[in-house]
Amino acid sequence: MKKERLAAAIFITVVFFAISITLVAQIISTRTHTLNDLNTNISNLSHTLDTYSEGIIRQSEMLIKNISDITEIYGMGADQKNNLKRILSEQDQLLIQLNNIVIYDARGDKVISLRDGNSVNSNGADRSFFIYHRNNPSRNVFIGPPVVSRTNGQWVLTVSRRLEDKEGVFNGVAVLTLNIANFLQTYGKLDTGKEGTIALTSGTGTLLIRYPFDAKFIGRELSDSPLFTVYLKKSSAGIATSVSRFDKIERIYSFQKNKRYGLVTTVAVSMDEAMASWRRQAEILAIVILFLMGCVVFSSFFIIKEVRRRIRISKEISEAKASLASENAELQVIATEDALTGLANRRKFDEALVAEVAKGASNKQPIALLLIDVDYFKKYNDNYGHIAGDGCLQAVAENLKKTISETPYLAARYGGEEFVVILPETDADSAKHIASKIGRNIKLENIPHQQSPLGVVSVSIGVAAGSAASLTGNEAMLIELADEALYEAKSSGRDRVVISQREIT
Ligand SMILES: Nc1nc2c(ncn2[C@@H]2O[C@H](COP(=O)(O)OP(=O)(O)OP(=O)(O)O)[C@@H](O)[C@H]2O)c(=O)[nH]1
Repeated sequence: MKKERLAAAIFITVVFFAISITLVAQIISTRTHTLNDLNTNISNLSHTLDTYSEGIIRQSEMLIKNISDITEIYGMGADQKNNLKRILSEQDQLLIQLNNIVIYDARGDKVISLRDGNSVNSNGADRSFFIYHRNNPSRNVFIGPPVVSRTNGQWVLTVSRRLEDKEGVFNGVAVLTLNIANFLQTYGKLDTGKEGTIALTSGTGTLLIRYPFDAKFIGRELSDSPLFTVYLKKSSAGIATSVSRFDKIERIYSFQKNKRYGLVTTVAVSMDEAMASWRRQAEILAIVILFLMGCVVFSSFFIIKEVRRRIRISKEISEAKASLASENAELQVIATEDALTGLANRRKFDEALVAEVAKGASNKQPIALLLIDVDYFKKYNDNYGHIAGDGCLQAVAENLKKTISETPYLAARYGGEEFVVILPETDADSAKHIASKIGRNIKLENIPHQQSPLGVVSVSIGVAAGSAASLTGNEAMLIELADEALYEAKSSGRDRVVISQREIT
């Protein structure tokens, strides 16, 4: 039973182990797949947005270069204002993100603009792009930090260029402003989840645009973030994770640095949100697997219980069988044994006589029979009592058993104080010899018998013998002849052996 329990425990452990490994492998594999898909998606998005931003800035660059070239060629005097205004108006429809185009003179005074608005302050000398160009001789366009437009109060990005006179002296700034709202509208159409963000940062780390929009984040310096201090130093594009300094949410983000303008586009999704479906899947998988494991344990418990029950029943059945077999054997003995003497009983004798006669007949052998009767037994009973009489019969039977113990002869109690012995393959002479030995041995037992002339218990024996073949089907004849011989032994004085002289035919 211990072995079965151990085997069941090993089986359950192996199943548990195999299922657990499969579960963990499956969960890790689906997590890797989810992350890979996510990485691909956000990388594609940041790449697309980078191309989108580059396109707008490139168009803006071309526009502002054209306008600044025209301004430098024709000047910005009063006679040119109308021409310049007309040229600016023609550019209006070229770029949907376009907010305004303004030309400032060397003092920062607005000379002309595409849209005038309601602004009182028409001087832009304090603007960062103006200061940059005044102090910097480069003729490249400058993408400045976001500012609030003085024309319409909108958040805008500035793309500007330095103006010079023929001697190369600073002569003002041509600036083009782009609506941040327009970028936000495009960003908003992309699905980055409830906590996702999209941002555009200058090459030096100034936050230009962030979706979802919050004015307090615009213009913030991110040059000290890991994106600028670590990742962008290694590669211009990639995937990273970080906890946002703005809202403390952990996000996975892809970044893409524009090769032409250095602008950095990032697309970030919340880790929690991105992995939610994987987590739900993993939880369901874990619950299903745990349920199945529970079923295995539960069913194993019942299987073990059932196996134990069956083993117990089969043990009980074999015990019952063994006990029945031993009872049967006892019954067999009881059915064939004489209770007082332990010799074969009359029934057994009858069966054995028929069987031995048949055997002797087939072997063409003789067979003999002894009929033994205790002498003066009534007197013994009368003198010593019935119980002592029983004891005397037991003693005679024991003596008889001992005498024929080494032989194939069968002794039985024929009834009362009479015994019978079957002697297979024995002729009359040999039978007489055995009978004499039996009589002698019983006398030598010296069982006191005051009422017998000998003073001890003796027996008379009648012997009959003949061809077994002649007795087949007439076995009783052998008994009859032995009985006659016994009668003669009794009547001729007892304590003797008499052989029947009648021929068996
Ligand atoms: N104690 C005891 N006595 C038995 C048993 N069976 C028979 N007897 C007695 O055996 C006696 C047989 O007596 P009888 O047939 O007259 O013969 P006997 O006294 O032996 O005389 P002979 O055979 O002529 O020598 C009877 O008294 C029976 O009651 C038994 O199992 N136990």
